[in-house]
Amino acid sequence: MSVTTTTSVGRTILTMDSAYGTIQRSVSTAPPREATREEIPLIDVSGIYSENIEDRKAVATQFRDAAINTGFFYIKNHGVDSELIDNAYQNALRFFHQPEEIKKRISKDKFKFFNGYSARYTTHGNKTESTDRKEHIAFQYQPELDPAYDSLPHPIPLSMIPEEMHPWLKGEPEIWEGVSNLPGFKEAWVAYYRSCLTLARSMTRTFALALELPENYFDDIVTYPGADATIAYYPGAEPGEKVDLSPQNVGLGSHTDNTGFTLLWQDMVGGLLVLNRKGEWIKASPIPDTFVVNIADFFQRMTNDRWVSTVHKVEINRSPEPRISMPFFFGENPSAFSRCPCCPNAVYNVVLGLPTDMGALARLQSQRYLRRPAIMCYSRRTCQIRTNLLRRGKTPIHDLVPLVSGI
Ligand SMILES: O=C(O)CCC(=O)C(=O)O
Ligand SMILES: [Fe+2]
Repeated sequence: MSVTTTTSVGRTILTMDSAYGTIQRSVSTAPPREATREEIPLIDVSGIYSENIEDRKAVATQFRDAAINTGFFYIKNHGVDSELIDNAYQNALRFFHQPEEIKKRISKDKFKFFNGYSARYTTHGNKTESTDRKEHIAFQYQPELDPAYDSLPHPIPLSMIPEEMHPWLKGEPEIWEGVSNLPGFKEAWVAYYRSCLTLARSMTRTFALALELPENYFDDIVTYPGADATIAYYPGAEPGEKVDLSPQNVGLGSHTDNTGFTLLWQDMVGGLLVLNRKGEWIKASPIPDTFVVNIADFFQRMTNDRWVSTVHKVEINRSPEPRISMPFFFGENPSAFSRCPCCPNAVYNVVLGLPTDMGALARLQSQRYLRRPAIMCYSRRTCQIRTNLLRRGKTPIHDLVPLVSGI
């Protein structure tokens, strides 16, 4: 006798804060499944280093397609040395495996600006889910670590840095004193960070090509970029621990990233989930020697929603092994006015009296004042790209995403 089991897959509403204010998504309650390579493609980016513009454009086309489809992709042959990554990873484990009181020498409470260590369950990525079962160290951009300024004296005299950047220099070098008990930690992390910065700047040129803009379109607004990075540690299940596997119990709550794009290195443990256009959770499972790249809120805004800043989260770590990930968040100079490449004359937020620069947006978000869109291009409705897409019979992305409310 055969028994047929019918499972009913329902939908639920997921709410979160983003650079667009509070947004919601209609989400399937089906368990996460593996992503297909169409949903999260694997892009060979060696062409971005080619002398031949056609090779660079070929990568750009793949970036554009991925940015429009799911907003997530893997990159391989990215040029970041694998030994250097492994060294950063090993040093990350060394740090997190120390006693709590040692880690707290660089507690975030000791710093003014989002630098330092956050203990597990002290962050809350999404208020409708559990606190995050994660620890992390955050580092803000410091020009001294930027390979572009290697030829300047270090520390770099303020007079050599453009004045509009001064309020946005949020690196706090005291963090290194707090990890001096781990010889080699700083060197390992800085080497990794510098490589990510170089890669991200190159990719910004590819993203410009992807928008059919001159390759150097963003160059002068990524000189002192929003280039902040974290090392995250998701503890493994303790022996005998009964891990609560309900979807509300998370490693990191559902969110969108708020800069331009994110480069994420992850170890082989897995746990990153991505909400696809149909509102299904799909797994961005680890692929050796790759980074995961995702489009973030500012790129979505800057492209007038043509590219999608995709909701993602990290499920609870059910393996006995801890998971390490190293996300690197990249955006334009915080002092830079956002440009809408598709309506070059658009001035963001002027009509609404809302902030026009990335830094002000970040401040608003950190103060949690953000309950309405913080970035808005006044000519969004008539945006060239939307118009072109419609003319070509393609629906703009946001008309496809199951967006319940928000923008
Ligand atoms: O750890 C991960 O895989 C994702 C981290 C992330 O999404 C974030 O820090 O914004
Ligand atoms: Fe994220």
